[in-house]
Formats: sequence, structure tokens, C-alpha cells
Amino acid sequence: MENAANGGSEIDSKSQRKASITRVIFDMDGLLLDTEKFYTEVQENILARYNKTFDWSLKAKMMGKKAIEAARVFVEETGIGDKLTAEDFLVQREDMLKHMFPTSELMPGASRLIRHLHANGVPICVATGSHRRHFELKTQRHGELFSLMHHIVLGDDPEVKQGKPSPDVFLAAARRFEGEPVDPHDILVFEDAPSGVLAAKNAGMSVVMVPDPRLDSSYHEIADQVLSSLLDFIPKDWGLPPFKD
Ligand SMILES: O=P(O)(O)OC[C@H](O)CO
Ligand SMILES: [Mg+2]
Repeated sequence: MENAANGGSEIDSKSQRKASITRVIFDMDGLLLDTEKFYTEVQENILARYNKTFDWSLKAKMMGKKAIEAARVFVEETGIGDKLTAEDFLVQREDMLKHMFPTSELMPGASRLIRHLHANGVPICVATGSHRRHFELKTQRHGELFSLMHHIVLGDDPEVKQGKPSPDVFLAAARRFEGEPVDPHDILVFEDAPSGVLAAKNAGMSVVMVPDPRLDSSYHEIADQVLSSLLDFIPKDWGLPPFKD
């Protein structure tokens, strides 16, 4: 990867890109909604009960995954599996998360980009590891914006056998666009999590990664483009209609 000389908005760039995109798939947690901070806070809190600290190397392994898959990583990596099962971890976590999720806020640039693509007739959807109940809590205040999505594929969808980094959720999302089957190369995915970027590449799609700055930069390598914010996305780089503002 080469460094872009554009004031730092594009963290890394690749010289050979970019596909001509006809469809866009958005991740949700940490990409459209500022919800990863809730998971971090709750997991720090639970680990403190065992005199352990939560760090970003563990966060990187959990984020983007289905709840039970992330929970297994949590108890195994922290070595507390003999004291707390993955299932009990989810129960403890839930008591706190259910009060936090309804306060979820949009990430910078999310509304602008969704509204721009929708207004220009680009089919858009969401593919998230979140299950139905959490999705409903997180999007309580954002129903109108999410209604612009052609469809939404959730982590507990029957077609999503395995969570990210399996490509299941992105392939299911691709199948649900209207019309002829879409070539994965014509789909652009926006992701924040290492497992999500890998899932999109496993599905044969292009990926723009918008990572938390605390995530180790080694996780940027497989993304096609890495941005500091959705506000820095340039649609015409990907053959998409340009912003007019
Ligand atoms: O990032 P998402 O939207 O796939 O969500 C995954 C988990 O619910 C949170 O890491
Ligand atoms: Mg995410």
C-alpha cells in the first residue's frame, strides 16, 4: 500500500483499483452506527470483575462477529472460560447493552452517503452480524434512514450459517437485490471490522474499510481502500454518482 498525499483522510490507497460498482452493502455496527463503544464498555466492565483488562487486540478478534461467536472468543482469549461460559457472558452483557442500544447515534457521514446513493438510484442494503432484537434496539431512532435500504440481512438470518469472516451474510445480501444475479465484483462493501473486511473479500467483493483509529494498522492490509471517515469517501472513484454538495 502507498500513503495518499491528501491530508490523511485516506489512510492507505492501492494503485490498482477500482471496480465499477453497481450495488453497495453497508455493515452496521461501528460503520453506520456508533455502537462498538457500547460493546467495548460492557466488556471492560465484565473483565474488571476478573481483574483483567480489555484491549484492542481482543476487540479486533470479536468485532463484527455473531454474538455467540464473539462470546466464545472473549472467554477463551481471556482465560476465564472455567469461571464464565460464553452463554453466561451474553446474559451478563445483555443487562447493560439493552439500556445502551436505544441511544445509538449515527457515525459521521453515514446519513449523507446513504441518502446520496438512494437519491441516485444505487441499490443499497445492510449486512450485519447483529441479530434481530439488537438491530431493533439500535435502530429505534433511525427508522427513516434504514428504510432507505433495499433490504437488511441480520446475523440470525437462516441463510447466514456462519458469521463474519464467513462470506455468508454478504452473499445472502447480494442475492436479495432485485433483477439479474449481481457479480460480486460489482458490489462495494463498507466495513469497520477485520472479520467483516475478510468476509467481504471471501465473497469476492471490493471493500472500503473505515476502521477505529485504535485498531492495529496491520488489519488494513486486505481492504481495497481505508478511510478515516465515511465523510472522506469519493463516489466517483468507484464509478458511483458524485456528490453535488
Ligand atoms: O458490525 P456488524 O454490524 O456486523 O455487527 C456485529 C456485532 O453485532 C458487533 O460487533
Ligand atoms: Mg461493524
